[in-house]
Amino acid sequence: MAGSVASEDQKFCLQEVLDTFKMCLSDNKEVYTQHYVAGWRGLVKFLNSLGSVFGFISKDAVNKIQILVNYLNGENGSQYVTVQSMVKYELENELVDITKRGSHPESGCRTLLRLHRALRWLELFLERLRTSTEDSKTSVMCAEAYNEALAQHHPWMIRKAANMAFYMLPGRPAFFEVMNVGPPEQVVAMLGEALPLISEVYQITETLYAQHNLLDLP
Ligand SMILES: CCCCCCCCCCCCC/C=C/[C@@H](O)[C@H](COP(=O)(O)O)NC(=O)CCCCCCCCCCCCCCC
Repeated sequence: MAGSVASEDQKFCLQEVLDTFKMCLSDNKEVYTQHYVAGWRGLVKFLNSLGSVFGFISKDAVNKIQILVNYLNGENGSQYVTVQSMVKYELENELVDITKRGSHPESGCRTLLRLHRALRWLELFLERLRTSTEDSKTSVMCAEAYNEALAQHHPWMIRKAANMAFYMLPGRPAFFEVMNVGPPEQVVAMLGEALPLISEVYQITETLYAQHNLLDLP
């Protein structure tokens, strides 16, 4: 039946997605844009499998992913291979709106910054999941991580909508099920391995952006 084919398509393992973040780091600790974007693609797929109430979130993520993919595939794609080279290229060529939105409203730098902030949310949420107990609520863990990492960057309407969507998250057992990693102990072990890598990618990007004063790009 068509329905079962669709669900077969959607079935995937979160471990594979988190593994993509492993591939993000080059030997000299630069962040590969292509793998970073691929990691987000996988996460969006996961989010979509949780239901259409999260559509407004995945739509924004897809939009930002697409902006970066377009740069990667564009005529200056070689400048976008790593986040480091992107920052250098866009700054040197004045392709970034620094204080207010102007002629470069969709620079790679400001676009990636949005995903970068969301990566901090992911790190905090996954850490809460990892250390949670059977009766912990995914909606609470998600909201706490959101309030700590992202809320301050969002207008009131988005905060409101996000917090409403969090209530629709499946409970911890069902959530672990969708992750498709195995029994809870295995999920916890997998998160324990994935988190340091996500955290490293986050820290490297954070330091880079801080060095160039890019953490508040409009
Ligand atoms: C599992 C539950 C998923 C909850 C997702 C938590 C993040 C909530 C973000 C809410 C964003 C709402 C949409 C709009 C955002 C934009 O305004 C805003 C600012 O952009 P702008 O300056 O261009 O306007 N955009 C953003 O901050 C980027 C948001 C990107 C969110 C990507 C979320 C992907 C979530 C992947 C979930 C994977 C969970 C895996 C857990 C095992």
